[in-house]
Amino acid sequence: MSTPTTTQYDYIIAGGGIAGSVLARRLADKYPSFSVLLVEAGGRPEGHPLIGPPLAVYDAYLSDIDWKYMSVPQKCLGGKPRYQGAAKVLSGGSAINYGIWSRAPACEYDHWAELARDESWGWKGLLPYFIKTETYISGTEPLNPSLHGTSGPISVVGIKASHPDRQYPLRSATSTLFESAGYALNSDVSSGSVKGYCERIENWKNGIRQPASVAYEVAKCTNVTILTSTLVHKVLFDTSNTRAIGVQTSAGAFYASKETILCAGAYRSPHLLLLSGIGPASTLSTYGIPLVLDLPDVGKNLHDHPAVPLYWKLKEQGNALDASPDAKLSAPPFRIGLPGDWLAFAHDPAVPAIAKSEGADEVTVMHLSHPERCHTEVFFAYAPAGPGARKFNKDGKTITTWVMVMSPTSRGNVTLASANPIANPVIDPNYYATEADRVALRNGVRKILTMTALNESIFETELTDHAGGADAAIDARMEEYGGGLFHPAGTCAMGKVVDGKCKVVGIDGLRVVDASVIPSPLGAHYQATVYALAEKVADSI
Ligand SMILES: Cc1cc2nc3c(=O)[nH]c(=O)nc-3n(C[C@H](O)[C@H](O)[C@H](O)COP(=O)(O)OP(=O)(O)OC[C@H]3O[C@@H](n4cnc5c(N)ncnc54)[C@H](O)[C@@H]3O)c2cc1C
Repeated sequence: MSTPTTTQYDYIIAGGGIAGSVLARRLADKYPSFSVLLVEAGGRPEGHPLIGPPLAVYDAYLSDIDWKYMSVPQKCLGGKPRYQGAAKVLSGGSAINYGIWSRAPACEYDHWAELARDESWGWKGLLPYFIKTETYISGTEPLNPSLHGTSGPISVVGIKASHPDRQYPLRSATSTLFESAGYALNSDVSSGSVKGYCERIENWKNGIRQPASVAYEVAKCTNVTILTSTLVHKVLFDTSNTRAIGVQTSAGAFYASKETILCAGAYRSPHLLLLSGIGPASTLSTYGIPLVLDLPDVGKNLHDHPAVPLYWKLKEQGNALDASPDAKLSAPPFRIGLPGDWLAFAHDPAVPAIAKSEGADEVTVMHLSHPERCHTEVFFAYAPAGPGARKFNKDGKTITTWVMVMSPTSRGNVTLASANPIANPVIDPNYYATEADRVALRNGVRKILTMTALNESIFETELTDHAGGADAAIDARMEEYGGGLFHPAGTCAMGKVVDGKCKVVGIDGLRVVDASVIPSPLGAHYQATVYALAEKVADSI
């Protein structure tokens, strides 16, 4: 932590996650004579034992670098709450995530642009920022410079190009399974068309994590002061309550002459707005928070990708991760990323039809029907992963298959538990609440069941108690193991809470820049999009 020598800055950034780190670096470079204060609730990532080697990710859950959130009881998951992973450390999600690097279909960014009423958020507008973020290592394949970057701060690489000896024993068998299930090989899933199966792209650099603040070298910027282990309590306003002038934090008040920018993530940016008096008037009055601006959509529209793991016992030893140090997958080439080869995306025509029958509006149905829209992602992890990881051993014979709904129509919300800024927000993802989500997930699981049945020489048995592909059995698996895969977004939606420049509607000098502004679900894991989003906003400030 740097020790602040003043309480006055040009820009204050609340939250030093992915978006906060990118903005701090870009603003510092763009305006060398301006000062930036970056305030982060967690500590520094450098030297932390869980931030570095990929396989340490499994131990980051509920550790000292996690906010340890639990959702409210989920009414469509047997009334049980769900763990909501979220990083509490400088660099945010980039310090604890799985390193999957993916972009959504172009049509989904174009839908975002429509909701934002700003065409620059479409695929064409975002692509230069995807490119700016990355240094793409293509190995022996030719690199397409119209899609990939060669000089960005984040190094990204596919499994095959990551190491010549990283040949997972199931690589070709799982590729055959995807083909037999009707997925065609997609040679570049970053192209704006994700349908089919493709090699997983990761952002481990030579097998080491790249936390955003480290990759963007924020600490080297002489005009950035980084204040860690400091909780932002609320935004401060001028006497007219129309302009943000800084933040109140656990270390005192700090003032921004130009802008205050919230980058606290999809759970905590709406929480900060509410604590500051911006949100639904009725909620604020319940907690006795003086109203600054009645903005009913703050905290609404929480979307996340519901997902379910299925656990499998394999016939052959050595095809999956084994805890023993001399096991096959313990060799160095297999320690440079997480065990797996492919991601597979599919369009499911049943989903828009069901969404329509449930009353989804015409525009939503039209976008769900877009032929490039993918409703499910399916992948294999050659290890026990997710909620069952502690139940099923890393014995070299246990793997996980995942199905994730990429176009959920269920929406949840984030709200206050108390006016005390130390209290965690109340999180209700409302998983699995629509039939459209249930149909997408069930159809995805049935595909997995067909694929595993197709290859009896690999799979011995499913380990979960709920066998078979009937709706009830799939729902029972979802109730026991399902939840989200840590992609919350939408709670300060662009077009409703912020405008196309991420400025909070109706307040001067205040922006929100993080996953919370993504207005509708994207068929991607979100980190690449959040990097591009922050790069794009930094360009416009
Ligand atoms: C376990 C896990 C695995 C994931 N795996 C992947 C993956 O493989 N691929 C992928 O693309 N995405 C993945 N994600 C999602 C991805 O990391 C997030 O979408 C991304 O980090 C969101 O960026 P952000 O800037 O919006 O928020 P974050 O990166 O979460 O940053 C928010 C920051 O604000 C800080 N903060 C919050 N409130 C306050 C406050 N009041 N005062 C001060 N600081 C505050 C937090 O501590 C945090 O550092 C994963 C996420 C998790 C949790």
